[in-house]
This record gives sequence, structure tokens and C-alpha cells, in this order.
Amino acid sequence: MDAIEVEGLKRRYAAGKSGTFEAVRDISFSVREGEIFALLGTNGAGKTSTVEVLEGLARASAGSVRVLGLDPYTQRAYVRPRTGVMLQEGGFPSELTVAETARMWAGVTSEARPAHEALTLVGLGARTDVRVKQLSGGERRRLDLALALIGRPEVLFLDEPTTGMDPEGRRDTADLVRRLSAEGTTVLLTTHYLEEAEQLADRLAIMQAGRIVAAGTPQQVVAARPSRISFRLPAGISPERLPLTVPAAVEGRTVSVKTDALQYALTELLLWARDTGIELEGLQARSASLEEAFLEIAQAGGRRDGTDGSGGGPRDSGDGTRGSGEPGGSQGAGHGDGTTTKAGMPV
Ligand SMILES: Nc1ncnc2c1ncn2[C@@H]1O[C@H](COP(=O)(O)OP(=O)(O)OP(=O)(O)O)[C@@H](O)[C@H]1O
Repeated sequence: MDAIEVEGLKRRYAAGKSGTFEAVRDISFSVREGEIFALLGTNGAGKTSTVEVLEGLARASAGSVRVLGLDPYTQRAYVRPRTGVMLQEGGFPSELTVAETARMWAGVTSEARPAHEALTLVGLGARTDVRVKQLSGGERRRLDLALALIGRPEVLFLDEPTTGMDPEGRRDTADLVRRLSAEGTTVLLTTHYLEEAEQLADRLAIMQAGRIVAAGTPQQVVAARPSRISFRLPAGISPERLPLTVPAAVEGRTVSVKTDALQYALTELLLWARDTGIELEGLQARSASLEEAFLEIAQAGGRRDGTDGSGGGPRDSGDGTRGSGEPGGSQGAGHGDGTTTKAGMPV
């Protein structure tokens, strides 16, 4: 059994006179025990709407959701004590000190960690006597995290945990999340920091307009995007003379190439440079970053608007994430069943 199982989830909101707005449109994914799973997407993509259903704060409009094998909404009394939730807006009484807040929280939590232990975990051990209202934005996020950890959760939901934290706070939080995951805690997080997701997540899903449009390990999602080669155009060489089988963009004197076959294209270029006796100044070759993949997917998704939503049925990608049947829907590279190309990314 996976720690989190989402199958065909939809979430609708009332909109206008008797109308509805579908914020989550038939998504499916699962998170294994001890895994760190990141839900990514542009503003309004549907991440929080999804996470709220997993946290048992809202009912699914359609589909099924299981957390630790239970329905988080109808069986909330059993699920809640085993999960930790860090919401986007914590909201504590601002007159209480950090220690009082943590003790109050521990007082209503079964088998709670000692308040000081939770505060030390998040680096607030030296700030226990400070009033909540005097904390910085990043420190409040740390306090939010401490409270989410107080019940020793088996599943931890982190909604943009590092927003407002300085780089040290982000690094400390990432280290802590890794440690918790190594100890068996399942973590589902949303974040707008793509570098953080790339480094932290075992697997991730990118949402757009309520759908999962790409998913897999960070490497799989990135591998499906073209790699980049760039260098300075050698003096006296026109772009047409370059031995490139893929089109190069020339801006000023910088040549940029996007290629799905980095090793081949680079070999071709280097052999040509050697044989022609040319030095390629500023030569760089690298895989796409998650940020580039995300931006490309977001742009492709924008172009995709207006499609009719038809297409094949849900497909099992073998990585625990399934498409919702929309054109270009979901994903996971390299699942080997031949149902998707280039990790099923919208192109
Ligand atoms: N209570 C609500 N009533 C109506 N529409 C809502 C409600 N809550 C959210 N929405 C809409 O649902 C869509 C998804 O919102 P959601 O907050 O889930 O996105 P998100 O991916 O978490 O965005 P962000 O990154 O900005 O937090 C948005 O279009 C939002 O306006």
C-alpha cells in the first residue's frame, strides 16, 4: 500500500449563479512510504486544492483519495493524528511566545514530541522566549514546520514550506525534510522553488490548469527536455558552416543549440572544431534544468488551451502517476510501455 493514493481526483468550487469551476480535473498519482513527492505548478494550477483534499480539509468532488489507506475526509479522526500539516498561512495567537505556542500545540496532540525538541529540529531552539508577533516571516515558517512535526507524523504535508525563508533557512529545511524521509516519513510538498524540488524530491508532478501535465523523477522530467550547447561564433565562420544537424539560434555572436542528442551533437561539433583548427570560446554543454523544463511545459500548456480534452484513457506510467486522458497528459519518462513519447510531455 502506498502512503498516499489519488485516483481520478476532481475538485469543483461553486462559481457564479449555480455554475461550478473545476480547479482539479481528474488527476491520479501515488506517493510511496518514505518518499518525498513535490507538487509543482504555476499560480492557480490546483496544488493547494489538491493538498487540502489530502489533508481532509475538503471533500473530493469526484475520484478517490487515500492517506495511509484511509479516507482523509470521512475518516479524519483516524488520519489526522498520523499526519502533519504545514499550511500556507499558519496563524497563531501573536501574543504567545514560541515555546508557549509549541507547548499549547503539543497539549492537544497525542504522543507529541516535547515542544523544545520540535523547536530545536527547525532551528528555533534559541528563540523560545520570543513572542510570535516578533518573529520574522521565515521564522514563522519554521514555527509552522515545528508544529507540523510535533505529532511525529507518518505523512507530512508541506504547502510552500520555505516561502519567506532566507537561503540558510531553505537549506536547513531541505536537510530536515531529507532526514525525516530517511526515517520513513512520507512528505508531500508544494513549492515554487524549482531548484529545491529538483534537489529534494524523489518524484514530482507538474500541474497546470487542474491537470498533471508532467511527472516522474526530476531526472525523467528534465531528460525529456532538450539539452543545451552554446559557444561564441568563431570569427570568420558563418552560422551555416557549423556542422550542426539541429538549428542553432545566433544572438550577437553567441550560438545556442537545443538538442535531444547532446553527446552526438557535441561530438560532431568538437570533431569539426578540431579538424578545422578552431577554438570554440565559451563552450558550454548541459542538460536542461527543472526550471527550463517547467517553463517550457508551462508555455506549451498555454498553447494547449482550447483543445477538446479528448484523447486516450488513463495510462499507467509505471512510476505511480497516471495521465488523465487529455492530450499531452501525464507522463513519466522511460516507463517502457510505448504509450508516451518524450515522457509524454506536451510539445
Ligand atoms: N474557495 C474557492 N472558490 C473558488 N475558486 C477557488 C477557491 N479556491 C481556489 N480557487 C481557484 O482554484 C484554482 C486553483 O487554486 P489553488 O489555490 O489550488 O492553486 P495553487 O496551485 O495552489 O496556486 P498557488 O501556487 O497560487 O498557491 C484557482 O483558479 C483559484 O482561483
